[in-house]
Amino acid sequence: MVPMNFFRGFSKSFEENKYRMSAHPKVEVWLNSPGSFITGEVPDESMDVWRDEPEMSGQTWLDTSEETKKDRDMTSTSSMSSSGQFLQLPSVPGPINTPSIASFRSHEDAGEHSLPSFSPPPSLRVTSLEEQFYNNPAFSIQDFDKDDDMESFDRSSTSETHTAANNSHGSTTITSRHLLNIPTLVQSGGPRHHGAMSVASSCPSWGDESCVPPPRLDEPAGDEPWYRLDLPPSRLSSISDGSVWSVRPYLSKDHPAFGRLKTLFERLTERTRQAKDQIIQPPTPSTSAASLDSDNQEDRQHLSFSSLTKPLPAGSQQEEEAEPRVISLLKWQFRVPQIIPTTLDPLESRLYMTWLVMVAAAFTYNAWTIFLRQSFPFQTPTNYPVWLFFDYLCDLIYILDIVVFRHRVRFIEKGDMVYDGKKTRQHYIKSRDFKLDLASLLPLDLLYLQVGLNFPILRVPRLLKIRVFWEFTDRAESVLKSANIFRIVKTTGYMLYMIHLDACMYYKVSDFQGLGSSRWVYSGSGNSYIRCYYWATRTLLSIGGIPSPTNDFEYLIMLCNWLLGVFVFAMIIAQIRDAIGTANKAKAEFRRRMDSVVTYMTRFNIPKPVQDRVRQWYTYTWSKARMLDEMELLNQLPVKMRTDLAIQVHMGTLSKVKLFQDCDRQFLRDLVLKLKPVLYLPGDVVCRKGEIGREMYIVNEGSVQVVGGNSGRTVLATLNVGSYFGEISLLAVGGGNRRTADVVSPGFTTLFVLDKKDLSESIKDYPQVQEVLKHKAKKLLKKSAKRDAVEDKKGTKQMSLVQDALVLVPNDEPRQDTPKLFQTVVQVARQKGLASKLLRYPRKRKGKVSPGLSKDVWTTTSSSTGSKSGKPSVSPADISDDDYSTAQSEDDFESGQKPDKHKAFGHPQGNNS
Ligand SMILES: Nc1ncnc2c1ncn2[C@@H]1O[C@@H]2COP(=O)(O)O[C@H]2[C@H]1O
Repeated sequence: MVPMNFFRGFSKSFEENKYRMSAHPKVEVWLNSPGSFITGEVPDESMDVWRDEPEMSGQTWLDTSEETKKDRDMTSTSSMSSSGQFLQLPSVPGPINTPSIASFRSHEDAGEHSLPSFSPPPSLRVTSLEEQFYNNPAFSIQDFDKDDDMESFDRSSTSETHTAANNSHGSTTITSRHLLNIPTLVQSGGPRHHGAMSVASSCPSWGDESCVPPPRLDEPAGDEPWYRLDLPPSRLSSISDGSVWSVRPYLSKDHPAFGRLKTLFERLTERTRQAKDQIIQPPTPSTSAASLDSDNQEDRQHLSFSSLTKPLPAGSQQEEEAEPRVISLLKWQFRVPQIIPTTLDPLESRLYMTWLVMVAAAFTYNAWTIFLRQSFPFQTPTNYPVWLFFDYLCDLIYILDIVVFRHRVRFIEKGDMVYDGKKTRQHYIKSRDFKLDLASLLPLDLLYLQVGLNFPILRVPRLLKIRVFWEFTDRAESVLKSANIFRIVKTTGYMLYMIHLDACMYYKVSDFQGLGSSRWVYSGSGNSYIRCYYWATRTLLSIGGIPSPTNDFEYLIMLCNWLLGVFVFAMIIAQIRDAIGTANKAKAEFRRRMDSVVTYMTRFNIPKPVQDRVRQWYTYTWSKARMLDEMELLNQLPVKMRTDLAIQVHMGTLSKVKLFQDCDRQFLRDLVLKLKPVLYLPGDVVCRKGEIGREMYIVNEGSVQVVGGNSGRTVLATLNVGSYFGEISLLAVGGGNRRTADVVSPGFTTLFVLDKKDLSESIKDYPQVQEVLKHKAKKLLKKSAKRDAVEDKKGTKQMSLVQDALVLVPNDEPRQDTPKLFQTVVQVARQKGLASKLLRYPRKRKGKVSPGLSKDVWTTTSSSTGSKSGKPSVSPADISDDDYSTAQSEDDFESGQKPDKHKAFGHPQGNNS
């Protein structure tokens, strides 16, 4: 018998124009995850109800009204406990988008139907809904007819045999054929005319994953107590066939498990995303360290599978984070607020770096004041408290360094960074650093009680912390932008400190001998520190002009001073020179290269315009990047690092390339190292119509113009950053591999050049990129064919004289003798005199003919040789790939040099101009 509340729920839905149920025994599908699917069958009578429904759309509305829900919950629980008839099916390992979990209820109207709607194998029964819900994320099947519990039980136990014996008569089978490992419930009832049908047979695309969209459970809007379930169309077909007659979520939004499920779902999604990212891009030590910098162990736990599966009491996450963590060190227990992560990355953590600054400051204070106060009479009873305050403040920093920070520093063990707080603690305690740190805190100053406060030298063990000071300077050098300046400051600091020590020593010796007792010692006049510092500077820097020693002791002191000065200061000054030299190294290198190119051009009489352009290239490249050869720099790094750097630098452009927008990161990583940045100067021709296409280009900076039309000078398109071109000939879309248009750079433009081999390597695994490329290429081709047709029709297509004059083709024909008249003219021109001047004048003025042009190799296509269409008279097919080239501008024409294709950064082999 079907519980009353069950009917109430559905009759309400009927009133609200939702799908309603008839009260027949049938299977009700309960969803226990977003997007479960539905199978089942109904007898004929209930089918009528479905058939009467005008719209059987792909969206099935689920009744979750409060009333119904309450009723259902009550019913569920009571029926569970009383009947205990559940079929628990195997757990579904959960791919996130897997339509996974469903709970089936079968109802039976004893009056009208006595067919056993479902017979669960006894082995799969569990005792309560709660149990099945918490124990098994899969789905369960429940006989809901509690009045017939025993009967159903009996039926179900016998139905297995029945199934085997006569499958066509109301038996239930469970198949596990589905691609998603979800056992499919197929309940075959009576003959088809009784309304029974198999879902598997009614769903043509069953098992076809590609046609199964990820299901989704939308939250109800406003007060609407319904959930919308988007079902895969393949499954919906089964609904429209009437094989399933009821769908309702097994969790309402108020159910505590709903929130939990949602959280679990979100975490799984996030975890999968992160796992995918990691697979695609294994973290470099630096990046992983960076990402984990602020993380602690708890953060990582969030990603662990166990944390995803264990139940989460409300607000537990916040509690975990806010909870103070107890650490123990040397049997002391400290409750440190969670602001300090369990472990710190020595290379990346800002907190650690800040702390290093503090420890370095404490060390510097000790290093300067201990000897100062011990030598000079600067510590007096009136300022004792001040000195002692700073002393113990520094001691406190030292203590905190040991107790809070040092033992958290991550270290590398067998190549892996250790993140485990316990391990880092053990590692620190066993290390020499720990012993030195303890020694630096040796409380010798307790002896003050015995000897008085005038012995700050008792604090000398504090200088054992120098190791941390050095760590600070190293880190600062690698982190700071102006590392050179820091290096110079550091070296100067060392020098000043040496002089400081010498000054302290000089005052002490003078005091020991008696101030002003000889010419050599400090006289006692003026500021003692300044006077002594002055003396120490002159001595150590070997400036001289200091009074001669008067006794052996003073001679000994002077000897040591000079030796110290020679060695130590020689080293320090060398360091300063290096630091300053390094700061200028790049600039010096730029000058050296530019000078050598200029020397080369002068030696080979390169025309001035070409020289100017080369200079322009050097200057512009240097001013842009402060380097000439980006590739040279990157090539020093391992591939992984190189890729990371290149991605950082070029990702901005690549992300603008629509072509690559749907591609995954790995594709871009593969691609980025293959892109060669090439600078084009104003007026440079990137590619010329008719050339063989060997590269494709992406505009990285600036813009290019696609030029064509009647005159060959009409700007057909301007391509800006992120645009690409040159794909038509590269992919041979039109059947040929020749450029279809001229592309020129109107200003300074940086293009990424991708050569044919690299492009095909990159896109071979990305059919969508190939498709887009081909599609766009075809579109452009069509456009240009249309344009050509219009122009041909008008008969206006004429070859541009300018273009004609510029296009050069190799002259394979046997060389003809120079005409005699021309030879005579040339001879006259070579001679000095008025005639030669007159002959030279126009040429010089126009600067059109280069004396270096070898007419053996190049010849221009005259207007008479040009075709009507404006193409070179020699068809592209006639021109072999290797010997064909074009002079890209008048300058090339003048220079007569075969222009190089590209002028990459650092490889200014040639210029398209
Ligand atoms: N009308 C146009 N608009 C934009 N780009 C074009 C147009 N015509 C040609 N191109 C591009 O210019 C390139 C010239 O070389 P390709 O023929 O290899 O490929 C061509 C296209 O990528």
